Amino acid sequence: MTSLNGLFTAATLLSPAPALHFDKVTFSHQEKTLLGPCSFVLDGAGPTLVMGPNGAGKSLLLRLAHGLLTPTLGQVSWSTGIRPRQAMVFQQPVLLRRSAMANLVHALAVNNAARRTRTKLVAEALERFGLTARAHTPARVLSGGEQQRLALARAWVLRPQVLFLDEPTSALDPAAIKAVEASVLEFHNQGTRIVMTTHDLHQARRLASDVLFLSGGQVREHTPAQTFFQSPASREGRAYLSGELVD
Ligand SMILES: Nc1ncnc2c1ncn2[C@@H]1O[C@H](COP(=O)(O)OP(=O)(O)OP(=O)(O)O)[C@@H](O)[C@H]1O
Repeated sequence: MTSLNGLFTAATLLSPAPALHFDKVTFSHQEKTLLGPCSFVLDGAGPTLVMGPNGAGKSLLLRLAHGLLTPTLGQVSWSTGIRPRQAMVFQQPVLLRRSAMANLVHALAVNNAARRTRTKLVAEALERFGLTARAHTPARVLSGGEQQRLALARAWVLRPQVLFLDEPTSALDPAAIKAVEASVLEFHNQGTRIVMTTHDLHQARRLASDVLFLSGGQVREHTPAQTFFQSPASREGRAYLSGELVD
């Protein structure tokens, strides 16, 4: 992974986000193939929304892309040849038993950010994500929406080139969903590659530039969002959008 120091002073990311390549990636468990083989390249501007029915393999795909799982076969790679700075936000935020502020400081410390810049970055992120008044509150006492904002703030301080989000709003109310979507677009506008799963078709229409549609552990299509929602290329995509059961 590339070094973090130096970037912490930059307000924006200057270089384009690297492209993600899946080359015949398969993930199996106990001799059962759960995903793949799948091949695709995410090299557009994004955001990319990964969609598909329950059990399609969306979370597996994100975990493989983020490096939390290793492919059984095939290769996950990046156009730069090195793993970019990347972060992942989950449906249920995974936060440390510390204050909101300490969670952010910790993220910077483990990523070797210079000590002198940490305070400024943390204060800026707390402010940006509307958490200044909650800075000293234990993270696990925060509401669901606040916890998700903290998870996004933690990603923000790391200035990720790529951000994976796995159903980040499925447990949130409409106001919290709106806040998360605004943050996702802010990451995108700063040059971060966004790869996100959702079951919310309205949300996907609001955010997606392109859609990677999966069913039965296979990528059925990777199409511009407008194409996907107006005339999906795959039979499975058409069935999904019309509310039919898809394997
Ligand atoms: N670590 C794992 N070990 C074994 N099986 C797994 C593992 N992770 C996921 N699976 C199985 O792989 C399949 C795909 O799971 P995945 O979580 O990727 O689906 P999904 O598309 O994200 O579904 P949902 O929309 O319900 O979250 C499921 O059958 C799941 O039970």
